[in-house]
Amino acid sequence: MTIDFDVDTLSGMVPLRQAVFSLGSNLGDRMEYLQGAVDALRATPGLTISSISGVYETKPVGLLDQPDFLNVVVVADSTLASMVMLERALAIEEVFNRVREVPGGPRTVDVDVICVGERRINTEALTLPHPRAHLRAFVLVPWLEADPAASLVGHGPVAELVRNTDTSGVVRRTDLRIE
Ligand SMILES: Nc1ncnc2c1ncn2[C@@H]1O[C@H](COP(=O)(O)OP(=O)(O)OP(=O)(O)O)[C@@H](O)[C@H]1O
Ligand SMILES: Nc1nc2c(c(=O)[nH]1)N=C(CO)CN2
Repeated sequence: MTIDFDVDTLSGMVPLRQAVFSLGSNLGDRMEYLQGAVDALRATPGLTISSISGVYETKPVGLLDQPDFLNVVVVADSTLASMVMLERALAIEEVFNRVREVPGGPRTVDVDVICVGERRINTEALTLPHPRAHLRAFVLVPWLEADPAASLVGHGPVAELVRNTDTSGVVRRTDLRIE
């Protein structure tokens, strides 16, 4: 018999899982916003950053008529429930005055939860893995740099996804660095 349980609803003893966050900014002092968001993730109890990608200048995906983004990916080990990670991500966006005027439009900082271990969730508030991550070179390229062995639940090795994705709009900014 297999007992299927869900660690997000199992109170108390939660295992350490790998969480992946995609951060983007295309308004104001983009590096300041990204550094601030990474610092806020680093200060999150129950979450320890294990790797941060380099900084990438990326052409906007979706709504094209907006400034270029800076994107980074943060990989962490965490005992937090997935919903708590989303709440933290949304709180960080709030702190940095993110204004949602246009869906998919410009923002000071956007913090998306890409995946939490092998967890699959499909609720109105949270979808895991992020439903568009496998299509987004601005997520996949930095993620592969941060974790060359990365794999995306349901889609396979990130290295393979990168090989099958147009990465021409994603350029490493070797002059920039998140501390
Ligand atoms: N994996 C996830 N990461 C972040 N937000 C999520 C996720 N799944 C669902 N959401 C929900 O999506 C809502 C809208 O997110 P947001 O405004 O950041 O979208 P967007 O950045 O414009 O577009 P996209 O979702 O394509 O990145 C959030 O309030 C959140 O509840
Ligand atoms: N290059 C780039 N394009 C985007 C980004 C982003 O972070 N980078 N975020 C979006 C909504 O999450 C939509 N389009």
